[in-house]
Amino acid sequence: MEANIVVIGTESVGKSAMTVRLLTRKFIGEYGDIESIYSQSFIVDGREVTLNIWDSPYSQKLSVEASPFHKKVQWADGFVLVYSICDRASFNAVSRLVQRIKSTKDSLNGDKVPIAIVGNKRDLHHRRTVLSEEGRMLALNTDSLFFEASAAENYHSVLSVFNGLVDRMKDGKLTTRRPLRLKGIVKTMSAVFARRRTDSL
Ligand SMILES: Nc1nc2c(ncn2[C@@H]2O[C@H](COP(=O)(O)OP(=O)(O)OP(=O)(O)O)[C@@H](O)[C@H]2O)c(=O)[nH]1
Repeated sequence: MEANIVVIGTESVGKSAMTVRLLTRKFIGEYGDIESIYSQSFIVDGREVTLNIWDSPYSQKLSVEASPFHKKVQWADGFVLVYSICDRASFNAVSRLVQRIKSTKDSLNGDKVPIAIVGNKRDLHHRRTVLSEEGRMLALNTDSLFFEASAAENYHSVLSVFNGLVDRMKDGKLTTRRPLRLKGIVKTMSAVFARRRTDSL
């Protein structure tokens, strides 16, 4: 099975940290302005699953046809919507995003698109401004999965997010292999580390 996943949310919520954590098991602290699609295979329940993960910035222009947002929505088989539990505005943005994705994608496909809503930075609970219940309610009302995670603290909380999403996608029609149409922006994580090394010189 091959699946395209878009990781999206406002600035600094930890999209890159979550993506890098999933792919390398590492937390490297600072990520710069990375926008990339990463491809990696995992074994899930004895089956090979290739995930193409697009770590993408938040765009205000949610309603414009042919915008980057629409391109992502068309490309994606599933979404990871990330906010920070310490950032109320990032949660509000995810509330808007989930509605917009559902109305765009479900009308394109006639299907329900798998979505995971993630409250990241769970380790910063002393600075929490968004209650777990609020995230859970949003997920319940939009038929999405809900997780709280900490990319900084552990790999497992991040793995659970992608595992949950893959489980949902398996119920869908992802049996055919589709080519990655956005040629030239597929990178490997070694590129990220290479860039960091260059930056620090
Ligand atoms: N304490 C804590 N810090 C985190 C966590 N995840 C990310 N960070 C930090 O938050 C900052 C932003 O992380 P990024 O992964 O760059 O966030 P992003 O959403 O990709 O940000 P943009 O690329 O600006 O859109 C960095 O300083 C990370 O080290 C987490 O789970 N806990």
